[in-house]
Amino acid sequence: MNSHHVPAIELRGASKAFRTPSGALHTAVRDLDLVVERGEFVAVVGPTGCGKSTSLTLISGLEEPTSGDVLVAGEPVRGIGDRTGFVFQQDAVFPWRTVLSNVMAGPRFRGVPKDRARERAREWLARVGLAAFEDRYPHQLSGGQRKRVALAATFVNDPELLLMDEPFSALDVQTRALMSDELLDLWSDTGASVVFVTHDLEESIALADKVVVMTAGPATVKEVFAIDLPRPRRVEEVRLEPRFVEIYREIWSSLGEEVRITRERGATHAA
Ligand SMILES: Nc1ncnc2c1ncn2[C@@H]1O[C@H](COP(=O)(O)OP(=O)(O)OP(=O)(O)O)[C@@H](O)[C@H]1O
Repeated sequence: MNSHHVPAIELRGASKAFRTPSGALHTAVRDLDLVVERGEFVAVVGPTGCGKSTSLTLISGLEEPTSGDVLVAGEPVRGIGDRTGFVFQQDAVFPWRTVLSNVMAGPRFRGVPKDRARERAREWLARVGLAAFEDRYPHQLSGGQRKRVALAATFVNDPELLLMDEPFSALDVQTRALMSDELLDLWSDTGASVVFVTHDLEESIALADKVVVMTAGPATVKEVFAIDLPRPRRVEEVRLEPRFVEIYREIWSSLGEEVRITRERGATHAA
């Protein structure tokens, strides 16, 4: 088998239906085709509630598709793999553990000896600028610092796949831009394949190699846009470039239509 041509992630006609409390079937994702190449940064945008998180859940192996295939490194995904890292909107940190202990937790869980785990955790804390904070507890940190802990705790495990669901949406605008830059720096050194779900079109263009626009729910891929902005990028700078604005307009004309459809449906349902 030629493993060089196996994408990191591939969804083929993947659909997911949930049983609602009233017993009806609700299709969240339908006939989803998506390829994420190794080392690629893919952002997924779509109207609220369309099925973005569900798509991520399928890739993570937390849920199985109702039909179709979800392949990771060419194999059907089964459960959460050891090489998959997650960053969500909520900080996935243990509140009762110090910063250092939080970042050591993943390597320890994976059987890394304590001294080595501590050393690796310290390296990553230094990289995210939190070396002086290793003895603090999460509640003694700002939102941005907690997010840095979450990033360090994820990257310390050397993930091949990084699944991110609106990781920065709870942060203020400036912190968000800083965190995006930091994420790009960390990612560019690791070669991880990233799927980054966001509501924010600007954020998606600034970060990604490819932006996937989802339809109004049930989600399927509407269009995929290659982002030809050079790297390295600084998000506050790149968004001022004429090419950025051009790409933004192009994608918004696709995404905006789905957002309108979703809004109109909401208005009808509320009526
Ligand atoms: N476990 C579940 N059981 C039943 N319905 C679900 C379940 N998970 C999600 N859904 C429904 O599937 C649809 C898609 O949800 P999902 O969270 O994937 O959307 P989203 O695009 O990520 O939303 P948002 O942009 O608001 O975060 C929604 O209508 C949601 O109510």
